Amino acid sequence: MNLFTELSNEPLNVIPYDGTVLYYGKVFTKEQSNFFYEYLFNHIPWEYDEAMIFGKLILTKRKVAWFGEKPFEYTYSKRSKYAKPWTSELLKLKQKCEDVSGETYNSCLLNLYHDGSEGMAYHSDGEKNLKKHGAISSLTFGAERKFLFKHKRTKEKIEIGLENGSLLVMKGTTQDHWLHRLPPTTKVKTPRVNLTFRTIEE
Ligand SMILES: O=C(O)CCC(=O)C(=O)O
Ligand SMILES: [Fe+2]
Repeated sequence: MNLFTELSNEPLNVIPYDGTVLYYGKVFTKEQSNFFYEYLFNHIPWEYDEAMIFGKLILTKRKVAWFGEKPFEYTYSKRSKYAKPWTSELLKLKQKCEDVSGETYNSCLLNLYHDGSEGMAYHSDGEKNLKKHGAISSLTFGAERKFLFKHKRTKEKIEIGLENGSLLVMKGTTQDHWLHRLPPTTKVKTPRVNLTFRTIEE
């Protein structure tokens, strides 16, 4: 990254074809990032997520929470959860994502990874009630982690680092062609909070 892009916060398209992934880098100051990290870590009602593995219901190590402007249903492993109403802090974060990305969002999935042993396997965000080709804004607070994209056909991989207070936007046909993953790592010993602002269609 050259000095100009660093100072102007110009988004860089992370993937070379078949979609758009814009990494804006840090969009919050260190003080703001610390404030939101503390708030999210301590005040979000985190719950273990459930996953069905070979017909067995297990709890993930990672914790999750689900918020939205309406009690949207979130189904995972055939269990339903309903979005909790926005808090004022989450609304501020949503506003920031909307201002920077020029898109709107009506819900947010939050993930808490306690340390590098927790991650997320390759997937694309294609839930049925998610707006098709809608933008997803992803914020990171806390530990910096690596993030990987893998093209479904060519298998090309792209790796980036998600910094504390940074914003990543996935949009267009990205989810049709690319998987993404948060790889586990022994190097990270501290928590990371991730928020993905999304648009649910009823
Ligand atoms: O933690 C992350 O950065 C990614 C989370 C993610 O991909 C998801 O919640 O769908
Ligand atoms: Fe995802």
